[in-house]
Amino acid sequence: MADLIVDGGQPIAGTVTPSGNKNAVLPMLCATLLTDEAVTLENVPEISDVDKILAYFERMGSSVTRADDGATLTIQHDFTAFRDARADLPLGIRSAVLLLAPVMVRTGALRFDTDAKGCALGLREIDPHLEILEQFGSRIVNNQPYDIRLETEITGQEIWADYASVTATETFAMMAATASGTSTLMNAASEPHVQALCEMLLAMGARIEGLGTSRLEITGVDRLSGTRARVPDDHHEVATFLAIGGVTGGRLTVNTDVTTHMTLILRQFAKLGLQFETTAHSITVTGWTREIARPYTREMLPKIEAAPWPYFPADLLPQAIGVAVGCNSEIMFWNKIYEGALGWSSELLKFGARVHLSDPHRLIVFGGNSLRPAEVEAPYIIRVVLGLFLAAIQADGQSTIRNADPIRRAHPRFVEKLTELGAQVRWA
Ligand SMILES: CC(=O)N[C@H]1[C@@H](OP(=O)(O)OP(=O)(O)OC[C@H]2O[C@@H](n3ccc(=O)[nH]c3=O)[C@H](O)[C@@H]2O)O[C@H](CO)[C@@H](O)[C@@H]1O
Ligand SMILES: C=C(OP(=O)(O)O)C(=O)O
Repeated sequence: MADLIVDGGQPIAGTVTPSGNKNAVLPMLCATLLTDEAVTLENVPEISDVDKILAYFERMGSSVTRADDGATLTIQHDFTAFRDARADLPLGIRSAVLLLAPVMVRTGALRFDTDAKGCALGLREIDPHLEILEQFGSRIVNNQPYDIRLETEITGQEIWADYASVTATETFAMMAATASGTSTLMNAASEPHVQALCEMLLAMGARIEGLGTSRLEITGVDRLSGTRARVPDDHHEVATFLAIGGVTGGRLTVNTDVTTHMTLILRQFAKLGLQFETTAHSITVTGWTREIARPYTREMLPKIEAAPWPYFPADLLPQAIGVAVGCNSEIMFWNKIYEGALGWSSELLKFGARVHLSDPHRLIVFGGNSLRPAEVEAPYIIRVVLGLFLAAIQADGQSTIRNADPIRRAHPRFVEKLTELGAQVRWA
């Protein structure tokens, strides 16, 4: 595990281009298994989660070529190996669950005994995923390790999920794309990454209606073709760079193709006093008042709530908290998704911040404290490293964030990019 050494108190300014969205590229990579033809993906981030999926493909005899720009990959699978071999799915990444559907579609059988848990945010269920496989005709023959067999032809299903799960919706889309007949999913997730997968499937010839809504209707086609698709920029990274610029007093511009996804996100950061200017292809943070916007309902605590899209994303809550510790008054953060995503907040006390964890889902940040540098311990949660970084970069002097490696799972060249923008930050 590596630590981040951060010298805070310097403005971070300039122009930056974000990386491709990890949570989009992973299902898009897995969906390449649904076609015999080559698929080319652009704007692929160089992150460890992608490396793990590609290593799995290579173990299965697939061809993976990377263009000179490093960000364009062409993938073509040789399904003989998938039928004969039983290579283990990649370990330690949530997106291992995204291989279940395409491997099942391809081979009719799969065995998995893997840690598909990802970030330590609470329980990372596999039930919704296995239920979808079951509804499409699979039977769980054994569960230590899971041995799952397809017992019938894959036919259209009507499913109403318990909740809008990102990866379970992606599993549904990959099962339904070539099923015979029409499938519907109620309570579908609609995050930008779910939309990106559906757009890629459409480009491969799938028939999908309701993209971006909570009801997906997919009519199966006989075969999907190859395609060329662009991984959208990471809206989490866009917001993170803007927040870093804002809290350090730097005028920072992010050039991006996802401005249309940023409306609510910017509105929530604006509640924390950050000021923005937006064009069709860029967002600039122009200032930070440190003032929390007061609700018209005077007896109410100001709040930012995270929930499934189109709410403010749970994966941006730590960054918003990292901004709020430098604000002048109090605000509540409410994570409606995860029950274990706020325990790290006690680390903020080491910076001199005052926070109160009301229950596993709700945190109150009391502003008005001047922050001091600190040595803090990051949990295994990608975006919490960024939240701690946002506190560290505000404090004059040197802070250390221990075990900061999880950011390598989603944010390539993070330290290099910040250094180019004037930050004093390094790995140790
Ligand atoms: C690889 C990938 O894409 N990972 C993302 C994906 O994970 P993932 O697909 O695992 O997340 P889910 O959408 O399934 O939600 C995570 C957990 O939250 C709970 N839950 C969620 C929604 C809800 O309405 N009720 C509820 O209880 C469940 O316990 C669930 O297991 O979506 C999460 C939620 O946006 C993000 O944090 C992850 O970065
Ligand atoms: C929680 C995250 O990822 P994962 O679901 O892959 O652990 C994340 O991307 O912030």
